[in-house]
Amino acid sequence: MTPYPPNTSGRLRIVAVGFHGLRTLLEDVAPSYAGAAEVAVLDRIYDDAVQGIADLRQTMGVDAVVAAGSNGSFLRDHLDLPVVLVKPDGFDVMQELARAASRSRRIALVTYGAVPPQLQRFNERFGLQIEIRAYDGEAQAEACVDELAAMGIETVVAPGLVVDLARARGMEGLLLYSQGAVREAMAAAIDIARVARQEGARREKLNTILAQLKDGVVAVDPDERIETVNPAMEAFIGRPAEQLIGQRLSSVNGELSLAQTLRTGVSEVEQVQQVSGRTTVVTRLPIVEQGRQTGAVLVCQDPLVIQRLDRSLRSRSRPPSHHAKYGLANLVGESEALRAVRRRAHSCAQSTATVLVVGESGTGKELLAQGIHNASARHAQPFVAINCAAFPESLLESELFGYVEGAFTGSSRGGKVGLFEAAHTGTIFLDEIGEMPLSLQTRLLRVLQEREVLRIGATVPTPVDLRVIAATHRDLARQVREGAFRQDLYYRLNILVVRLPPLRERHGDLPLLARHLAEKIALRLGERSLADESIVQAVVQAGRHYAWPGNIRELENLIERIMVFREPEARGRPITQSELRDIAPELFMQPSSAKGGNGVTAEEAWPANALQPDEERRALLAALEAAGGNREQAAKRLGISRTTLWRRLRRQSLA
Ligand SMILES: Nc1ncnc2c1ncn2[C@@H]1O[C@H](COP(=O)(O)OP(=O)(O)OP(=O)(O)O)[C@@H](O)[C@H]1O
Repeated sequence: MTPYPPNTSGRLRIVAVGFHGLRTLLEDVAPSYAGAAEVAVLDRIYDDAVQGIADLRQTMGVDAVVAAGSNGSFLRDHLDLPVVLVKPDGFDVMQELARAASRSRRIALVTYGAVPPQLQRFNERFGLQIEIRAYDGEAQAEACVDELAAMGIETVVAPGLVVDLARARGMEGLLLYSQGAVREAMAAAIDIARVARQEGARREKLNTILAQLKDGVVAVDPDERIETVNPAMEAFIGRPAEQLIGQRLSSVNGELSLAQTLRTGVSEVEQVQQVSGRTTVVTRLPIVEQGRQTGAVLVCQDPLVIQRLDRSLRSRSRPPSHHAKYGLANLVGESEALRAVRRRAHSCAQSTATVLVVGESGTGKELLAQGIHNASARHAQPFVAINCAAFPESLLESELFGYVEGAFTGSSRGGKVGLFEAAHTGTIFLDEIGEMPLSLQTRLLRVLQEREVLRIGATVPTPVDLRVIAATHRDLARQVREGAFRQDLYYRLNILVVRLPPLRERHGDLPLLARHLAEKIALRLGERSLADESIVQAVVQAGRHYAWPGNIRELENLIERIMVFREPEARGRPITQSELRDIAPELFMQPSSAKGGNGVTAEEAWPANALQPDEERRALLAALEAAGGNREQAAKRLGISRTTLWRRLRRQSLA
């Protein structure tokens, strides 16, 4: 059906449709309504009438239609306008029958639709010799008139169509409708038009308001067919209103469906939801008029505006450093194992599912996580990393979840934004997830399932939109079996798994890595000449038979140690074997038992596991002292990561 502009201004306009007898009647009556409405009389039938009304709608606008009989029913079915039918009342019928009886003896009464039973009874009760017939279409009307003619009927009282047919066959035709019936229909049409106008004006006002909103709004009828849609929602759906009005919302976009709201009548306010791959806040409300549910409305807050607001609110308390420095291209290595890792990482970047990175310490798990984040659609959003092994339980909880003001003694004023919230719209990297205490695993599971965070001390959760990348050097499945890791959390994390091979499984990458790291360290130390190719060659040569328990971090530390510890006068000359042996004796030791596996990392097994507890304690204290209490330096001295240092300090009750 062609959409027409709503008729909201000027006088009310009524089209009265009728031909011959009815037309004359309509024309007689129309002028008396001139004060209330402009009435156009249209002498057309069926499709012709529909077309005529369509033309009038384009030129002058039409509020309501008056018609009668089969033509009226046809128009009701084919127009999206109110159509008021002229209905003969009992008095009309009697009056016309009396008129007919005064002219001839053989009379017939033909009605549109079924014969009213009371008419039939009236005819029988008073012994009137009136033939009563009904028709509901043009063909039937012709057949009926033919039959009456054959029966010798002289006068036919009927609607306009039959009156014309009767007259064409030489019978007398009297129109069934009286002026009274036409007036009644006209008055009803004017009333309906007035209400429709008010309704239209209200709707127009509402649409003007809706058009100003940045939020998308769509309202549906009880059948979930779209009745109203504002420009923001048109843009969100990506289709103009003309294509949407009348469509079922669920079939336009299933994610916006209001079917459940219509079914249950329950409101859902400000739900964070993915719609067409975008995170948005959606409110669904039933529309209730005078206690009756007449539809439902969906408000979809402009995700960009929300995000901007949200980000500016959250970023006030967010340290500015949450970003990922490295891309997947920084993951150096051309071994087949590493290429496969890069391929997998690219696939992970395309998805928003949780990623689990498994690998020994120092194999580049964080580097990979940063790479996935930077290759994903979230690359412009924060990347927040936290090492779950590096904090005692209570501290880890407040770091991750944040707290509200006054949540506990000593909590800061204004509360604290946790890292989950700080990572909102971006990625959170949970390193050493296997070390997370069970109580926090439960809370993390809730975050993953509900996508909302409950700050410590808070009662209302905060919705978050996060991509989680977790990493571990542990065998999580084994931890699950041992009861140290929640099984349900394990399944939630174990969706996209990327395993980083240890360096000893890809010795072929040593030259590329050593060269890359030498350049990186030299740059950091501010002396490019330190990136001596002879150091690279020597390390590669000696490192081929070495197990590299600390993996790439160990390689990096070792190269830095060589660069820093070489005697100044030796620099500029190729490094000798004895120099290397002095500075990096481990490269020349017999292959140790440190092959990793058994769920214990190579790094953990070496070298401290070879030490007695008191020896380990002494070594830790000595390293800390030599490093002036600087844990990073101390870890480097020991050739272990800061996390491992932390773990061991805790084991020795030194932290
Ligand atoms: N393939 C690689 N190419 C270049 N540098 C790498 C690569 N893998 C790791 N590195 C470097 O090695 C160091 C350790 O990497 P990273 O911190 O990502 O390891 P990790 O597995 O997360 O360690 P941990 O489990 O101890 O936290 C970093 O300086 C990183 O830049």
